[in-house]
Amino acid sequence: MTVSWSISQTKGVTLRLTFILFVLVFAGCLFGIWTRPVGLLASVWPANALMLGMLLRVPKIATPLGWLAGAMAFLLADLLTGSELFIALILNAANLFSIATAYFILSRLSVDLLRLRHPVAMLYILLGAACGGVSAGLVGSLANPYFFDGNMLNGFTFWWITEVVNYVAILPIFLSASWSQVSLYYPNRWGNRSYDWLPALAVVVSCMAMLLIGGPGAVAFPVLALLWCALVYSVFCTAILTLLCSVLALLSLSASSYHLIFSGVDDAALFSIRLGASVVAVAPIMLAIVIRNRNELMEKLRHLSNHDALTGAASRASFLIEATRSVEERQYPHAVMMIDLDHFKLINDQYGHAAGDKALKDTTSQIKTCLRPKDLIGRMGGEEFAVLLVNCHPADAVIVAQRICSAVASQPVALPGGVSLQVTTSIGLSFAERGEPVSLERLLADADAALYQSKGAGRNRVTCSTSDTCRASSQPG
Ligand SMILES: Nc1nc2c(ncn2[C@@H]2O[C@H](COP(=O)(O)OP(=O)(O)OP(=O)(O)O)[C@@H](O)[C@H]2O)c(=O)[nH]1
Repeated sequence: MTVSWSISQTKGVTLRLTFILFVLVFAGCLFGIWTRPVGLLASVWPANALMLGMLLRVPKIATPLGWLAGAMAFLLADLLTGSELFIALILNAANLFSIATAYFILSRLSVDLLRLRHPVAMLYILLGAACGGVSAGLVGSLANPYFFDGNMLNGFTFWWITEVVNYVAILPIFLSASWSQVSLYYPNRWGNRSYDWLPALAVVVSCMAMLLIGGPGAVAFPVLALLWCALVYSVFCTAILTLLCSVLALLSLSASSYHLIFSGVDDAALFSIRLGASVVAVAPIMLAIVIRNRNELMEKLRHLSNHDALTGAASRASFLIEATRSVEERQYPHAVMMIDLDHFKLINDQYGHAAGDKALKDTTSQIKTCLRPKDLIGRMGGEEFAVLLVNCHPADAVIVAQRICSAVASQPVALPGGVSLQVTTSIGLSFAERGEPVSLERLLADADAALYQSKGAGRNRVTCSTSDTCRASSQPG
């Protein structure tokens, strides 16, 4: 019952995605048809790239039904906008032939390449686009003399370059889209963000220059601004800005907006400008991928250097830096806890080092469940941890410490072979309240002294540095 329900639910999702493919391709065709110059083929034709992008991102819709939905969208758009059935069939066969060729090549790439996790992915996209373009170009070379009174070579080059430009500009958006990439920036990007709107402004200014100055070099005007975007924004955002620049360049080219300096262009010049536009579109996205990878690596290294690899708690050095900052910011009242696992040497001796490691990991997790996100925990060495509870009154800190003692003691560590290990902790607490400033060193030393009182009093307990706060030591639970 549950299995058949989940199968029918999966079928429903696939059908919905197939419908989205249909709508996207249909909308892409209408955009291409409405922006194409009268009596000519469209130079901005996003439908093929939209269909290819959907099939690559959602392989489960690359079924006969998915292909049929795409084919119907192509045909319907042409027929509804007044094309003859025979011409529509031939031209859309070329579209599908091109998509199938590019899909055959690109669907063989690894997931890492298909998600643009490596800069070389853009070269594969260029290869897939070029091969898809060849398929369209072959049909174009036959169709051009027949339908448009042109010659075969022009038919081939026009169809080829149109496919390449559109695939290269649109596919990266589909392939890089993910919840983390949809954000404007790289996650955890460092540095001041106050001026991060400047690269986007530079794109707008360079696009205006492209339209106003014109000329064959105009397609390259936004390159510098796009490279700047690649340094600052995510791959997805860079791909969107690159697409907008490419579409603007192609539309203004086909509407002869370059007329100020550049008029009477011949076919060879048009081909050269379009090829230039597609190569130009690759560079910012490649750079954005390189920068994204570098930032992720830097983030990993920063995390590794600031955290203890075994338990995930802050390293001693990083805890001291962060805790000193908090204490100096006087976020009173605050409390410091020193936590030590009891008889930990015995665990290592009886069950081995791996069991000791597991006990350390599980105990850290238990401690973290009792803390708030703003509290700091650091591994000070061996089986000893320090915690800074910011904005926490002494009475509340005692409750948190007792909760940690109870949580650790009540959750045995599961070892291989069904062995469960009872672990307990001893805790020492010190406090800083408004009034006399107390240094972190002093708080740590006081908490350490209190911890050794807990050990001396029989372990598995909390002791405060000021005896009236804790009423000497207290048993958990
Ligand atoms: N498995 C494991 N053991 C560690 C690690 N770091 C330190 N130890 C061991 O922790 C043990 C600490 O033992 P002691 O300092 O004698 O403390 P204890 O046995 O917990 O005794 P009390 O603190 O008095 O309750 C030593 O045997 C260290 O080798 C680690 O990362 N993994």
